[in-house]
Amino acid sequence: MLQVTALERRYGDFVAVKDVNFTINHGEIVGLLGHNGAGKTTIMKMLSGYLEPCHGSVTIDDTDLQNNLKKIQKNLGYLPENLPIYPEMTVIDYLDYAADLKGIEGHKKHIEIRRVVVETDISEKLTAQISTLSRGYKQRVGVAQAILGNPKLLIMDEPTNGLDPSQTQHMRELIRAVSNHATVILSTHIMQEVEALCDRVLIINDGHLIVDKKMSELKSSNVIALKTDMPLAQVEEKLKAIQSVNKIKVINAKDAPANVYQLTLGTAENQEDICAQIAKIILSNDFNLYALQTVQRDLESLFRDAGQSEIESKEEMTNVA
Ligand SMILES: Nc1ncnc2c1ncn2[C@@H]1O[C@H](COP(=O)(O)OP(=O)(O)OP(=O)(O)O)[C@@H](O)[C@H]1O
Repeated sequence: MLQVTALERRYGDFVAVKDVNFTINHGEIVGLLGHNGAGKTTIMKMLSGYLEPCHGSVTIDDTDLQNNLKKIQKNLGYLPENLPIYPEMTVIDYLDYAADLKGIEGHKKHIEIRRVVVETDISEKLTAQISTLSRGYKQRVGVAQAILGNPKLLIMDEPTNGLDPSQTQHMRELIRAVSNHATVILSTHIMQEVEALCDRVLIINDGHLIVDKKMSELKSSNVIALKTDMPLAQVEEKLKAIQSVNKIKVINAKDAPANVYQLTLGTAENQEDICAQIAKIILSNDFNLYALQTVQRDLESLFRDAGQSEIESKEEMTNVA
């Protein structure tokens, strides 16, 4: 649905975004992640047509964005990082104006404004001047204008910025509901947000796209954690029979007689079969098996290491240990 090809943006001589390519299908919720200054906002501005790329293209349903800006922006919702909300306007006037900009008219305009006011829970502030609103309420007004007209593509820069926990939860539900009829791209620094919402993650580093993976792929690792009283020498000898086990490391030997071992596999596939084979070997040799589990990557550390040449697998072995 959304296709980004060789996208590039310079600010003077500085290259903020370089050769970014990805495709996003209808109904996906995609998280755009990266450290401060990585280029996320620049990409989002180009996706929403507010900033022209120096090179490359954005097409939505095979229609070029730059050449059909007005038409596409009617079906696009954008929550920018710094809301361009007019401080002197009241909330209701601002939503009315935003609806006009999207070409929503007449009876439909009233219905739409009512809908977004309810969905973002801002009815009690409708007549308040925007300059008097708290950060969280301003954010909700920004989200309300973004979802006006049921856009097919919703782009949100830090959507839960400034919201309290219950509003954050509410916003997540809202984003999920929107994704039933739209593609959603959101940038965030909050990993729980990514875990709770995203089907896929794009990680940007120094203007380059360095990771484009489904959540499930991103979290899966080729590591199994094993807790047993079988000593290391025997574990090494007996598990040789399983070809996929490449490396065995003792993680925690303090809990004697049980050790926690980290088994690195040559592949991230068939882990359940490999676990079954390991269990059989331990038990058939009359040792105790206290724990055996595949280890998921920890998103926080993945994100932290995003600038490294190779993203290391930092596993959470603590549960087993
Ligand atoms: N108008 C501008 N003029 C010059 N440089 C800019 C401009 N806007 C952004 N940049 C630079 O481009 C780079 C990418 O900025 P961008 O705002 O896209 O990053 P970001 O990933 O959204 O960061 P953050 O998480 O801090 O919001 C940064 O180095 C920034 O300083």
